[in-house]
Amino acid sequence: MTLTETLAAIGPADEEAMAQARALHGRLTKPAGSLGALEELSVRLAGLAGACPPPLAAPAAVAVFAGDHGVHAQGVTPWPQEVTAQMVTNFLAGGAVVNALARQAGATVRVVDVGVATPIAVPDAANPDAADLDSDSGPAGPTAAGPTSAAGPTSAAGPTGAAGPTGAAGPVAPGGAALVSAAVRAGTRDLSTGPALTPDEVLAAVRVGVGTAEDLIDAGAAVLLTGDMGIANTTAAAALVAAFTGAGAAEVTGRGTGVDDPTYRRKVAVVRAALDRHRPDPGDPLGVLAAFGGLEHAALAGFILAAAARRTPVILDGVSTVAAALVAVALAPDARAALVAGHRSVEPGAAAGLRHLGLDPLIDLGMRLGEGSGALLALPVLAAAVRVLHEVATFDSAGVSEK
Ligand SMILES: Cc1cc2ncn([C@H]3O[C@H](COP(=O)(O)O)[C@@H](O)[C@H]3O)c2cc1C
Ligand SMILES: O=C(O)c1cccnc1
Repeated sequence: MTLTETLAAIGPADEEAMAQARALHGRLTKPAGSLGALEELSVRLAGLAGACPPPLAAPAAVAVFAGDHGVHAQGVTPWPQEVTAQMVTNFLAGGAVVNALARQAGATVRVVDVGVATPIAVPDAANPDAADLDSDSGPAGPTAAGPTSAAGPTSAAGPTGAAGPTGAAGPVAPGGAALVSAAVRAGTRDLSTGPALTPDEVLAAVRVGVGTAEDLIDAGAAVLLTGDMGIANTTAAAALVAAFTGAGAAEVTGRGTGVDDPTYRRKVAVVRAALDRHRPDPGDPLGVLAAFGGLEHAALAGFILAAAARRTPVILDGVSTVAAALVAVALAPDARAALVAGHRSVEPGAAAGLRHLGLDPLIDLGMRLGEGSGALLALPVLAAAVRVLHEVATFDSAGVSEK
């Protein structure tokens, strides 16, 4: 769908299904309210699906959108820009945190290059002996063979053709991820010296995200998870969060990968100067994206919107995915019904963004990575919330006396 069609397809939560889920919780063999936040989550998911119980949360698919940032030139992170491409290679080989956590959670991983600035080395395809590995050695597992694997024909056909250069899904190493090459440009421009993206580039990247979500859902995914990779992207994310929440630069700028004090001060100054320069209008979400980028934030916004349009839950991860959710909800307020806050990142912009969205994170482990790591840890919690509505007996059916 185009962005306009996607926005038009996003509707409000189904109040009737939510009422049914609340009533069902009252009849299950447990004291009312005893499952705490799990109960409210299952009610929201019923409202999103328009059904009680809502569908079980499997298969699950995480999409990691990768892009680089012109603001890297301002010294806002100690890591070289090449690390973005090198980490994409690591994702493809199955060696990153997102791969380990996806194997643990039984989710597939798709990596979408929406604007990596340096060449990506694609590791060799699956070793034929790998299928024989036992589970301790890193099975081929769901990432290589699951129903939503990007190795399938759906992604080879490409969800992202409209965005221009589209690559077929790359070879999938055992336990690794599939690559879709859909770079809109080789990184953004420096947001501190001018707009990071043109309006056309923003739209192209949003379309990549829309197509990715549609493709994964068409291939069977019942829940989508958001991930990001882009050195310097916490600077862009902080500016996006400030633009939508109205918070000041110092409130939303964090230490990202763990920058030292001088770098942190420089980073806050860059975000403050960029806000002064661009004077972002939160009523023009695509304009805010053009001002600050990045390409992965734009694609993530499209991904979230398409999930909402297909009434599929989408689990947010860290500050970049929360920033993208702010864009999505500014474009379509009803998209909020599809959002589940996976975790509370240490990045202050993530917490500020979640507060603005009125979402409580499921997990709080002091994590600050991105890649989809926090979303993946929250996946079993979401899946459990749904399973309870499917499988727990009622007082009537189990013959348990009520008070
Ligand atoms: C090895 C490595 C792996 C990562 N995985 C996610 N990020 C995270 O850190 C980056 C943002 O932090 P900053 O704005 O401080 O550069 C993003 O790429 C994000 O996904 C990583 C960063 C590094 C260095
Ligand atoms: O939580 C995050 O999203 C995060 C934190 C630090 C670096 N990159 C991402």
